Amino acid sequence: MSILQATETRTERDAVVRLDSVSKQYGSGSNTLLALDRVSLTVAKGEFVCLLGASGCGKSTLLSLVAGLDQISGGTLDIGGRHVSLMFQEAALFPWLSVLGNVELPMRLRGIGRAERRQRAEELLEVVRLEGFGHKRPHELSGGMRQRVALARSLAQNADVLLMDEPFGALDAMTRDILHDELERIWREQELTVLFVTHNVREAVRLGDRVVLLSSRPGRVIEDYPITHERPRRIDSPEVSGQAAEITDRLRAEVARHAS
Ligand SMILES: Nc1ncnc2c1ncn2[C@@H]1O[C@H](COP(=O)(O)OP(=O)(O)OP(=O)(O)O)[C@@H](O)[C@H]1O
Repeated sequence: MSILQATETRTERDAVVRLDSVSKQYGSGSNTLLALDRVSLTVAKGEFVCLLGASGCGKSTLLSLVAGLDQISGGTLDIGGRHVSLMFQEAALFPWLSVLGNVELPMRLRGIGRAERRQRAEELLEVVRLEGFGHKRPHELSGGMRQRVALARSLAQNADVLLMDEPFGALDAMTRDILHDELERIWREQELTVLFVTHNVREAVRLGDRVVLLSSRPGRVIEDYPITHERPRRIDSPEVSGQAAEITDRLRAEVARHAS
């Protein structure tokens, strides 16, 4: 059995997210827009999968379908009743709540008692290295710190799958680099399953077990790259740069094909 076949078999067996020929169409009649075209994708338990593609190819659409925020138009999507949490480029914290209040919110909504949720929120602030900041308000924090709070709030949902839509896209390179290290550590320690959308090819190769490349609209899976370089990876290492260059060439060819 080849390595690729072995990987596919494992992915199928441990799948927590399975899309089979999923299409998504917006609008109707002459206003119809096909955003996703028969996308098949499986994410195994504990896997970190990055989604890459040209602007408008349907990456966010795919996440919102997996999150159950929108309906598929065709195919099948199966997450086996698992819980997902979604994190965006903007931390979207409630400004009138403290950091602790923001992290506690998902637990409050689930009816978890005050003492238990406070204890858990404090633990999560340690996980994202924000201990001591619990009583600050979001506006008192840097952008990177706000994303750490958003990550703690996502973890507070006890979700089986973390969906991340360009979570570090608005941060400077140094802060992003540090958050890559933190996310990788948390992913390992908490045995998370992550589906991560980005425009940044190096970021995808830095973080992913696999990088899935979507075509220009309508989005279809055109490549699924296994990333096997040893972790932790550095975003500026020759291995990451080399594979990112290969994927960038493929992406460029796809964008050019679409434009011509
Ligand atoms: N609610 C909606 N109604 C109509 N069209 C939509 C809707 N949401 C997205 N689209 C369209 O679907 C296509 C895919 O959009 P989507 O935001 O998923 O792409 P994306 O790959 O995430 O883009 P970007 O990389 O620029 O964030 C786009 O052409 C977009 O205009």
